[in-house]
Amino acid sequence: MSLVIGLTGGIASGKSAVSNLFKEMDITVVDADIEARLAVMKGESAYVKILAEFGEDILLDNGEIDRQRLGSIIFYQEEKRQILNEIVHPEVRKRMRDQVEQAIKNSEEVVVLDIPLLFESKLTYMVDKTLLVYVNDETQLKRLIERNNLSEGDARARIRSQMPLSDKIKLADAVIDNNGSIADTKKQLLEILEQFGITKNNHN
Ligand SMILES: CC(C)(COP(=O)(O)OP(=O)(O)OC[C@H]1O[C@@H](n2cnc3c(N)ncnc32)[C@H](O)[C@@H]1O)[C@@H](O)C(=O)NCCC(=O)NCCS
Ligand SMILES: Nc1ncnc2c1ncn2[C@@H]1O[C@H](COP(=O)(O)OP(=O)(O)OP(=O)(O)O)[C@@H](O)[C@H]1O
Repeated sequence: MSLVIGLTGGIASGKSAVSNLFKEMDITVVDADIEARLAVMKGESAYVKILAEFGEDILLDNGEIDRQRLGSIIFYQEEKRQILNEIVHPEVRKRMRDQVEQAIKNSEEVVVLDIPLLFESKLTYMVDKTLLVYVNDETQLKRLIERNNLSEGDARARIRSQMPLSDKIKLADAVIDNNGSIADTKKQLLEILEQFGITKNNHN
């Protein structure tokens, strides 16, 4: 039986950095952000629903969704965020479930689901273990501003759209402190995999 690990954190806390470490070990990672992106491509059912709800103003010239514009609405208005979540999340769950089934069929020892909103959306039933990537408030804000080139206000609005990392710590089976270097993070990840009883021998 495969072990399904739910990898979570906050925006810009370092989930992709940890995902990359899993991928280096040849462990399958299913990324909810990527699935959410695919689910809203032109012509998909979620695309049609988003258009009906938010109007043509949120489209780019090529007919695809203007993600920046949609973000500027939903990260500032909770009720709009709820509406978008209700459209997109069921599609994302379906896509992730299919990929987990495939990994199980392939007898993979471990499969990782990278889900930013694992706790907020109560998706822990989909995984066996939860792993949180934690950073302090200051590091999170700084890395988010730098990575996405955001104003401090926009970065804070995104962070406020999620459960605080200090609350997520209490819910997770294991926590990686990603305030330090990637090497520090890798060391912690290897210890956690051992705790989880994962026997993959390519941890170098
Ligand atoms: C609002 C959208 C268009 C902004 O797109 P953009 O390319 O700027 O950001 P991206 O999708 O890469 O998300 C970046 C991060 O924002 C955070 N985030 C995204 N959506 C949400 C949300 N609904 N609530 C809280 N945080 C969110 C996550 O930490 C995510 O990792 C997009 O995030 C979206 O469609 N969100 C709804 C779907 C969703 O909840 N995705 C998150 C995982 S399922
Ligand atoms: N240990 C680290 N040291 C220095 N920079 C880091 C470290 N971990 C991540 N970063 C940087 O911080 C930023 C956020 O990391 P990453 O993209 O992995 O976060 P994320 O949790 O996947 O974010 P999101 O959910 O918003 O996509 C990136 O620019 C990344 O290069």
